[in-house]
Amino acid sequence: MLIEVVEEKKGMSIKPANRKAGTNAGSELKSNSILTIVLILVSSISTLLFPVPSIKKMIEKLSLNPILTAFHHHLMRWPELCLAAICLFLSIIWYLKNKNDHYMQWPIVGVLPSIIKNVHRVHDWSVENCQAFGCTIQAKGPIFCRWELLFTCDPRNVEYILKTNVTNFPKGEDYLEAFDVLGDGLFNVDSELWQIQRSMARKAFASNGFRGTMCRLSKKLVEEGLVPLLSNAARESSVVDLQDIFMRFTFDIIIIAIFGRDSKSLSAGFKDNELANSLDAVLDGIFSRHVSPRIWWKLCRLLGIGEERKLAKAWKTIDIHMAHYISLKKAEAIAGSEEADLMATYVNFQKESKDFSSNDKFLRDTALTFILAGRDTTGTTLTWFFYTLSKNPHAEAKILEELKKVSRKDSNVEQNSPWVFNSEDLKSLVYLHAALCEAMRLYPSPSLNRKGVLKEDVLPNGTVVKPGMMVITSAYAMARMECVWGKDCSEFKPERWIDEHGKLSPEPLTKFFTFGAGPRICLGKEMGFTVMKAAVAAVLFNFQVEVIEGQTICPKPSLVLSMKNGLMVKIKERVS
Ligand code: HEM
Repeated sequence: MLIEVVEEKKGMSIKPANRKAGTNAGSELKSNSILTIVLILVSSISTLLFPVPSIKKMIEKLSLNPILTAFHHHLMRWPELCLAAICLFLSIIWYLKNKNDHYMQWPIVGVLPSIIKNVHRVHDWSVENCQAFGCTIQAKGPIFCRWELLFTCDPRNVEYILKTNVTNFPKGEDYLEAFDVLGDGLFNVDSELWQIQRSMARKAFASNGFRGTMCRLSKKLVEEGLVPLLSNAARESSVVDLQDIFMRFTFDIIIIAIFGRDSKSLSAGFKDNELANSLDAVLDGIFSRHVSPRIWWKLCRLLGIGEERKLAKAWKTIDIHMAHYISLKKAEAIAGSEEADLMATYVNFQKESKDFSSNDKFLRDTALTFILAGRDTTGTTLTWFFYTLSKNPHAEAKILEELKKVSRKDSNVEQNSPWVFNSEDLKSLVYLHAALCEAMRLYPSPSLNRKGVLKEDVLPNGTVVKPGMMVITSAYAMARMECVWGKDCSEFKPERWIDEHGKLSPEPLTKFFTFGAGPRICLGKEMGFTVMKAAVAAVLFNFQVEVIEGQTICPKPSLVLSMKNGLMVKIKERVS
């Protein structure tokens, strides 16, 4: 394996690196299995042979050699100890031969020890692996559990998996099992069930009523929730966690968008919200299922321990909240209410046609899927955006310039301070859009996208994938590959999204998978941009966000890319 690693390091171009990464893993697995068998054989043969007198005699004949005699003497006295020493010796040789700074495919336990060692920094570890071995890596878990993984950040492979041959890469049974809390929601289903749900959801998201409501609601929540809270923080000069604020803000938005009700988690003085906390616990539980062998998390689930215990408790709490919201929504529909939120649209579908969607379980699964899809994605993106902007004041100045141009059109700006923009006015701002895309390129939430494999297939880089494999595509790692985004890949450069005519360039979109791609591309993309632009514009125009020095900023090991320790900031009123 070491030889192969060195070769990969030399050739960082995507093509050869990837092809090798795919094939290398296969031969590594083979040599590991052989080594395992050899170890077992050595131990069994030596245990069987040493007590045999003929062998003893034979060794005695060679007693000319005092070292051998001494060795034999010890062997006869402590056979188990010697056996253990031989195994240890072989293991050390194996370790020294295969040792590398990244991931190791151990005999018997596979990649599990490397995962355990690096799980706390899983995102950056995946980048280091791809930089060392190439954009596509294969790994196997312990031999006693079905756990074969293909990790890729090669845009050609990702496009193939998400778009070109999407039918061969469904979510699959294993996905459904890991995300069981989402039931039969849109995220979890494949084939016809997915098609039916997707077309219903597309209708609901694309309806003029819902789009208009989102623009209005985004402005309202910014005006009545986010801005007053930040004004207060500025007055008190207190240090606040911006991530917590944005997560509360996006939670409130998503609950209004889905159920038409304000959960007021922003305005409730930072009180804990039971539903929001349960969603966090569910996400943690699902993540831990991705980094431990299936047999292990299933055992934990059976015994009700660890993350599984927390997940089960959170699941119950979520069900209680969902049932409450759904019953209110149904009562409103019966009373003839004409709300344009997502659940109202679904209840109306239900009135029109008596199909599978008419039961509460379907509404529960759908609503929960939308909440999980919409809250953390926008909340974490906003947090990374402001952190990135604090490191790039030139970009902040350019966005402010754009915002000032828009604000000058409105004579009320001076009188109504702080000022909140209309979502419609923000749609055409090129630099703001480019800066958000660039932040989402560097900090994509969700950072990993998981698929299964239906039939054996060959990816564009030559890697063979087989049924049963877990395929993970990583937008986070892709953003950090020089061979994909160039030498300046790690820099925040909104300019890469703008063409020579000052318009948004379509070119970067060919390697931008933050919203997925193909038929399963994110349904809430437009809604996400509306909400994020409304929040960014209001915060930047009215406040200065000063990131507190000395804090450790790093991603939390999770399926969505939140900040592990939050983002501590001081807010000041902006004086223009
Ligand atoms: C920054 C914001 C967002 C990002 C980065 C994002 C990203 C993604 C990604 C990567 C997928 C998976 C695509 C796949 O399975 O291949 C997805 C799916 C989805 N997203 Fe988003 N999302 C965002 C906001 C939202 C919002 C606000 C909603 C609204 C509820 C939403 C609803 C959905 C839904 C329903 C799906 C499932 C589509 C399907 O499986 O057919 N997303 N999103």
